Amino acid sequence: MIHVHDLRKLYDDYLAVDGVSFSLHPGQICGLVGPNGAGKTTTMRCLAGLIRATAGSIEIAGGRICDSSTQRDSIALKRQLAYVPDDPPLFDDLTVQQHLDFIGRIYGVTDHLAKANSLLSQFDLQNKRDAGATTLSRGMRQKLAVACAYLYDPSVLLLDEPLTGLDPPGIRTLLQSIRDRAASGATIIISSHLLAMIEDVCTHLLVMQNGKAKYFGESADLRSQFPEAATLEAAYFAATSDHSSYAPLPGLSAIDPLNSHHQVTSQSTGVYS
Ligand SMILES: Nc1ncnc2c1ncn2[C@@H]1O[C@H](COP(=O)(O)OP(=O)(O)OP(=O)(O)O)[C@@H](O)[C@H]1O
Repeated sequence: MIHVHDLRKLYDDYLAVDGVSFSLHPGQICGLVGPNGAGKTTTMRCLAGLIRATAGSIEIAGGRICDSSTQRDSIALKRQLAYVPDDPPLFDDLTVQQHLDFIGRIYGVTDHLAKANSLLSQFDLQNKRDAGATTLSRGMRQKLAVACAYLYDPSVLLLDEPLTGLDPPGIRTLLQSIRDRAASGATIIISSHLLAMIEDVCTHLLVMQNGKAKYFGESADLRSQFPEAATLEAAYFAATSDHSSYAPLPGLSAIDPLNSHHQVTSQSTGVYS
């Protein structure tokens, strides 16, 4: 569902993402973690097609998210993914209900009103139905953005710091909804600094540092590499410590999905402008 091979992103002469590769399949939930400036948002934005990768390939739902040969992004492909940034850009002039109506219409969601009602109820936004976006709290904005993303049932969800600003019931609802979406076949990447919060929900982890993938694999395997680490947070500190005895294999990690699950062919490796 998501295959990323040797992704690189240069901002001028600064290499923000440096040769990141990983693959995820339907039903998998990947926690994207790493220190500030590690390259998490840049990676997400490349996957979402919002910024052009400098090199490497990104395949989502069987198609390339960007194709350097045509310089065109596939609209059909983008219908299959949703990216929710950490500070969701809502429309100032629209109410909560109007956001959902708008998304429902442009994505051609059948029965979008009923779905919108259900999402408003799920995220406890019913009493804000007629509120303008500018009057919403930080957490409400986050919930509305997630509801808009869920409305068209994308098969790939990219959630950048989605827990920021949510209250404890909101966090619980969101994490359960992520589990439910994955159980229905979605592939989900969730970036977060709240390791204890995402620990139970993630099947996989991508640990980034200085633009590189320090680890990619099943969550349980990261813990098993650091048996002395009682929590995911402790394993994270061990994996990102300069003194860590953990040495990532060339190009990737001990659990290399490109070798164990899906071989990316040289044909699928493109270089973007
Ligand atoms: N538009 C840009 N132009 C130049 N440099 C950028 C730009 N966007 C990000 N960077 C740099 O790229 C690096 C990675 O940034 P990115 O936002 O991807 O990190 P992050 O892992 O998401 O960090 P955080 O956890 O703080 O959100 C940082 O050094 C940042 O300063």
